[in-house]
Amino acid sequence: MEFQRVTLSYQADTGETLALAGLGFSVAPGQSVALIGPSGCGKSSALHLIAGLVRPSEGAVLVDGAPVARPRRTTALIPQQLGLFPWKTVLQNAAVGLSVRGVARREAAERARSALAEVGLSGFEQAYPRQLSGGMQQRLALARALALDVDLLLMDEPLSAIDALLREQLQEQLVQLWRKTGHTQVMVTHSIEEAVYLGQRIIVLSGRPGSVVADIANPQAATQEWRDSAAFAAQCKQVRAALMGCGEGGAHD
Ligand SMILES: Nc1ncnc2c1ncn2[C@@H]1O[C@H](COP(=O)(O)OP(=O)(O)OP(=O)(O)O)[C@@H](O)[C@H]1O
Repeated sequence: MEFQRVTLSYQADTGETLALAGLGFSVAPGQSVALIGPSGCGKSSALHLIAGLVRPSEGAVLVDGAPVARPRRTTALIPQQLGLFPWKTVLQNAAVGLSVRGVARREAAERARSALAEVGLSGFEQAYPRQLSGGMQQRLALARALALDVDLLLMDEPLSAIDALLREQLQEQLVQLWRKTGHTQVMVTHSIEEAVYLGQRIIVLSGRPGSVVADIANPQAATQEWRDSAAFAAQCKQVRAALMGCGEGGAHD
């Protein structure tokens, strides 16, 4: 996955907004990358570009060496608001992406059931999203993505609405799933700790228009020992310093 000097500007009645300017970085197959930066710097826009939901104004976004012209079958995006349908059951929600991709109903239901089991939601198939806790809803959104058997998983602040302890458990679960499936993942987060725990690389964007201000190698990511080590705290400090440098005074964690 690669951004080549990507500029993105949105045209609206109120005028033009330059969201990204000259964004450039690449992600190797199977890598887990965290994207962090000040609010409004274009992080979600970057995910939407990779997902093929918007096109760059200038430059190119490549996946598997080819420009992304439309949504790929094997890319999944978990959006900030999760995108669950309140009128559909948990099972139907988990199968939505498969139905859209034309998978037969019975196979879709089977794959959705197995993805729900992966995230610990077996037994809730016939419930509705409103009957689930925030953390369970996040896991449902993850199951929907996993059911697609993707090679590229994009997550836009997937654990933002979750309390600290559960958040750590879900981070753990994300790590296990990532290790098991071997997909490439790009995750937007506002949490420095989350970025340092999950991202083998942490890409820090400048304030709007977003461009890369730091690309921090974090090879020990995604292990429990890492979270508890002194080096982890030092790495958080480095990311915080990079964020402060780009005007993110209200850094989290
Ligand atoms: N569809 C759109 N039309 C017009 N402007 C948009 C659109 N989507 C995003 N923007 C603008 O582009 C800029 C970047 O938005 P984006 O949501 O990508 O930032 P972000 O870094 O994800 O923000 P946050 O961290 O607050 O979620 C913002 O100024 C936003 O108002």
